[in-house]
Parts: sequence; C-alpha cells; structure tokens
Amino acid sequence: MTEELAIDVEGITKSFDGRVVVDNLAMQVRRGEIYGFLGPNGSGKTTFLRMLCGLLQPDSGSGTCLGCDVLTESDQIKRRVGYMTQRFSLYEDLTIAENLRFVADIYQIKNAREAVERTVTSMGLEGRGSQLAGTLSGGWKQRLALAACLIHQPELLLLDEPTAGVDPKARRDFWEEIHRLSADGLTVLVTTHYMDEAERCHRLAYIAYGKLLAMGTLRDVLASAGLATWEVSGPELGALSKELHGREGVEQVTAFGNKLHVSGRDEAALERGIAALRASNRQTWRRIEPGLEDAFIGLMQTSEDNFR
Ligand SMILES: Nc1ncnc2c1ncn2[C@@H]1O[C@H](COP(=O)(O)OP(=O)(O)OP(=O)(O)O)[C@@H](O)[C@H]1O
Repeated sequence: MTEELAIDVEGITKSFDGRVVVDNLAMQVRRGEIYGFLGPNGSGKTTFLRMLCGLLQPDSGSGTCLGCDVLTESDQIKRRVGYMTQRFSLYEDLTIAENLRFVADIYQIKNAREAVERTVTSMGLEGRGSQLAGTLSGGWKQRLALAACLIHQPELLLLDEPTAGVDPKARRDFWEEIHRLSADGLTVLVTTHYMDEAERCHRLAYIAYGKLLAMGTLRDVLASAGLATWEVSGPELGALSKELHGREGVEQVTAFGNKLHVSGRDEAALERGIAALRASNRQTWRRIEPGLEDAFIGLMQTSEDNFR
C-alpha cells in the first residue's frame, strides 16, 4: 500500500519561537496524483513543504516521502524531489542554458550538456538558450523554473504558488504541462490561492493556523464545509448586501460579478434570516451548490471560531 503513496506522513508539527505553525498534520498523496494544498497566507503550507523535502526538520511526527523516512533520510529525498520555491530562484544575469547547466551540475547529472539541450528543446526555447533569464516574461520565467526542477528527473514535484503573478494564458499552459507530467507518473503537490487551479487538482487539502480543516476530492471538500448557499440576482444588490450583514444565519455575502452569494452553515437559520428579503420579490433568489471559494471562506470562519 505504502508503495503507492508518494507522501505518507502523520503528526507533523513545527513551531517557530514557541508558536505552532504546522500542527499535527497528516497527508497521504498517491503516486501520479496532482494534490492541491490550500490555505490562507501564513497558514503553514511552505513550512510543511520544506519539511517534506528535508530542508527543515519537524519537531515531531513521522512518515515517508517517496518511501524514505522524512526524519532520517532527507539526503535521499532531496535527490528525488523537485522543489519550486515561491520566488524565482534562478540567476537573472545568467542565460537560460547557464542556469540549467548550473542546476544540472548541482545534481551531478551525467551528460549535463545533453540534459540542458533536451530541457531547452522540451520548453520550446530552441535557439534561445543564450538569452538572459532576467529578460524573460513572467510566464517564461515560471516555465524555466519548472524546467530547472525537472532536470534531474524527480519523482515528486513540490510547487509553491508556481503561478503567482502570471497571466491567465501562461497559467493555463503551465497547468497543461503539470497534467502531462502527472500522466507520465510524476506526483505533484502544489500550493495555490487560485480556485480554478484548485479545481484542476485530483485531490485537495485545506489548512488554516497550521491545522488540516478539509481534505479529499473537490466534492468531499465542498461537502465538509457544510454550507447552504443562495444566489441572488436583480437590482440594488449593493443595498441588499448591506441589509444582509448581521442577519440570522448569514455568514457570507460575496459579490460574484452581477450576482450575490449568500451562505451560512445553519440552513434553517439562513432561511429565516433571508425570508423577509426573499418575500419582497425585489430580486431573484436561487439555491445553488456552493463554490470552492465559498467553501474555503466557510472553513476559515469555522476555524476562526475554534481558535479564537
Ligand atoms: N524560519 C522561520 N522563522 C520564524 N517564523 C517562520 C519561519 N518560517 C515561517 N515562519 C512563520 O510561520 C508561519 C507560516 O508560514 P508559511 O510560509 O509556512 O505559510 P504559508 O501558508 O506558506 O503562507 P503563504 O500562503 O503566504 O505563502 C508564518 O507566520 C511565518 O511568518
């Protein structure tokens, strides 16, 4: 069974300066899977990734990454994992080929020159190997960073917000590439704040304050938020939004284009809270399935209640 799991850890805990940042986290990621790791800023995602790939030692917990012990076999793990950090970590004043060669040499890749040429070609950058990395657009920088992570042919990719600040077309291309790699058997654990990217993952985990709040398929995560959601369309939505705040059962009021989403965890209380407004017939109200963003905000509110 463990054979099929690229990541299998439990009880992973880390504190900085007496503050728990990752709290008793368990995660199982199957080989070949694209696993989305979500949570608000500062919730502990990067810290967790760094512990998985052996850059940081957990205070407690146990488990394996690619079958190697996360506490004692970090050197082996590092060789078999590609880690793309949040910030562009290549040298802007080196060329594309020089950057790749540098990474290839760090991993002591045999036939480094060939590996660099193969990578440049696979990125669709033939003939541009001598271009300075600093002159690439944001999207191309991301692709180069990804290519550098892949040069030693890792079995697991850890991607930390790989598409932050990248335009929609480049994001889409990037995700197509991730899916191609996963289809070839690579396992991918990726953090993101983009809901459309979360929806492209096979499974998801959502954390806040270092604690796991939900995990599973998109459907599982939506269900675990336990939200009832209404969509409202029509005139005067701004005024309606103000009226809704503070009403019984109303926990979220969010504008989506020219519609409002009104959500709460207590379905009956929510219905009581909105009854008079619905009866006024000023707008059209429709019960809908909550979206992932509704669900995450709901989960976040639950955790705020619990941690307050
Ligand atoms: N080396 C460190 N020393 C002290 N505190 C740290 C250290 N690394 C991270 N932290 C703190 O741990 C908390 C979790 O940070 P982390 O970067 O893991 O969160 P994150 O979920 O990746 O956030 P983001 O989505 O903003 O990238 C933050 O409060 C951060 O300031």
